[in-house]
Amino acid sequence: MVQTAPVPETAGKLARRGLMFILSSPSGAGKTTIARMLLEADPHICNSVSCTTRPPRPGEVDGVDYHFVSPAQFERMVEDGDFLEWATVFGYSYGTPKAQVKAGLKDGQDYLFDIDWQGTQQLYQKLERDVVRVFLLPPSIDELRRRLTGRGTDSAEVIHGRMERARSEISHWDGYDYVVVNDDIESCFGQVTQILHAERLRRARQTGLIGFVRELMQPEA
Ligand SMILES: Nc1ncnc2c1ncn2[C@@H]1O[C@H](COP(=O)(O)OP(=O)(O)OP(=O)(O)O)[C@@H](O)[C@H]1O
Ligand SMILES: Nc1nc2c(ncn2[C@@H]2O[C@H](COP(=O)(O)O)[C@@H](O)[C@H]2O)c(=O)[nH]1
Repeated sequence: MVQTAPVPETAGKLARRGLMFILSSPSGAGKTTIARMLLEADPHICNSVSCTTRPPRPGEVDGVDYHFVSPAQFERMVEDGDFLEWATVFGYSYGTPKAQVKAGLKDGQDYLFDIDWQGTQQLYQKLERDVVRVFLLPPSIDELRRRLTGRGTDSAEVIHGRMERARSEISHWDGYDYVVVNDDIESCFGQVTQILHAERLRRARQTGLIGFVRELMQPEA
């Protein structure tokens, strides 16, 4: 019979640093939909709730979808250095509050960010090793327009503005680690989930590995 070494106690639950999982796309390509599916399916990732000066859409809840703040409040937060990143998108201000994220990462908490390319660049400059950047593309420009219209949350003028901006947003595709086409929602969700799972396994995130490997390498008694 082959004798196997006893499995060290830490095996299977090594300490890990959390990651910052960023989803970006042109407006309407489906990042909010994929983000909601991920948050529902995976208890180990939580949403980074942004602040915005944009008014709430029907059904959006303050503190859940966004922290809805006035332009003056937003300005004060910028001055106080409360944001990890912030940007102006479609004429409104959006920003990622610093407070919870930095401490949570150390404890192995993963965070999901639904932010644009400007915010992605800022987070990457600050916390490169923690950031995973995923860009979603629509299967076609016509389908993007259909999705924005079908969502039924924006006026024709707003949709026109978002379509105008879509091409310049798509031009940032090569600033991302992964690009996924959101054609079939389940298949897109499957691919995004695979990326998240693989990124969690990166050696650099396994902070418990050093101790574990040392234990494995102890000379025979
Ligand atoms: N694969 C898909 N097939 C068909 N419809 C989709 C798909 N993915 C998302 N949708 C629909 O497209 C619309 C836009 O999706 P969503 O709101 O998730 O986009 P978004 O990228 O978050 O947009 P924004 O940046 O404006 O918030 C929604 O009505 C959503 O249900
Ligand atoms: N740089 C940041 N961009 C953000 C943030 N929160 C959202 N966004 C992006 O804004 C647009 C519009 O969003 P919508 O909800 O008004 O449709 C979209 O591209 C989001 O990804 C943020 O904190 N920082």
